[in-house]
Amino acid sequence: MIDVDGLDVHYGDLQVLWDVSLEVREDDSVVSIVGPNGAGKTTLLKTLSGVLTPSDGRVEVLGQDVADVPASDIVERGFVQVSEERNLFGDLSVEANLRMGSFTKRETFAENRDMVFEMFPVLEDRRNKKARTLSGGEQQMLAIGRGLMAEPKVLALDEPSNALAPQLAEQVFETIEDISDDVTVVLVEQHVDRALTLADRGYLLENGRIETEGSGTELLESDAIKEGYLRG
Ligand SMILES: Nc1ncnc2c1ncn2[C@@H]1O[C@H](COP(=O)(O)OP(=O)(O)OP(=O)(O)O)[C@@H](O)[C@H]1O
Repeated sequence: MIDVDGLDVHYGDLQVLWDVSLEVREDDSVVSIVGPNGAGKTTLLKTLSGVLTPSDGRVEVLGQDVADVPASDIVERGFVQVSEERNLFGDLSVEANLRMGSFTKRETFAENRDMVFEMFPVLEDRRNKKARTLSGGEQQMLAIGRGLMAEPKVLALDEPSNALAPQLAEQVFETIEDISDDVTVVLVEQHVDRALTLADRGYLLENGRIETEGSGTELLESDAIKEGYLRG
């Protein structure tokens, strides 16, 4: 579903990604990309969505070389990204935000909205409330729900647990596990243990380079993860 080979990305003269290669396969439920602040995780996701152009290497998403098409085509093909900032329309209602997510799938809006409400009952209770009045956890659910409205084949989530209290973060991880029965999730996270427990496969990105990769279990047991990221 995703094939990245030898990727270099610069911001001007600053090189941020170095020779990054990774893959997401059809039968993957969750692929996690973990690493510290500033490692280049968000940059990698933005390059997958076609928002950033690599200086070298190849990025193929759902059979399309992202260099050859506008970023909107990548969404239409089924790769949807939920950014760390969530980018909700704060003055629009919950339901209107979901409608904004369905612009490529207008004809199935009602059934997708009902599916999102079933997954997140709290959003149905608040369907007419402005998005900015929701709690942090509810806003994250709305951002994920809005992503699902586009009927993605791959849903990329950039630090979905960011700024959430532990209990809400756990709720988000449980949601990701549920979603991943139907949609392949690419999960960027700093909660390394939780992200790797969920993952079929994972990548550790440090200083713009893939340092280690393997199954979620292999990574959890690797020295690089144990020594650098797990307490106790
Ligand atoms: N628009 C930009 N212009 C210049 N440098 C940038 C830009 N965006 C990010 N960077 C730099 O690129 C590097 C990687 O940033 P990136 O946001 O991809 O890391 P990250 O792993 O997602 O970090 P975090 O976990 O803090 O979100 C950092 O050194 C950052 O300062």
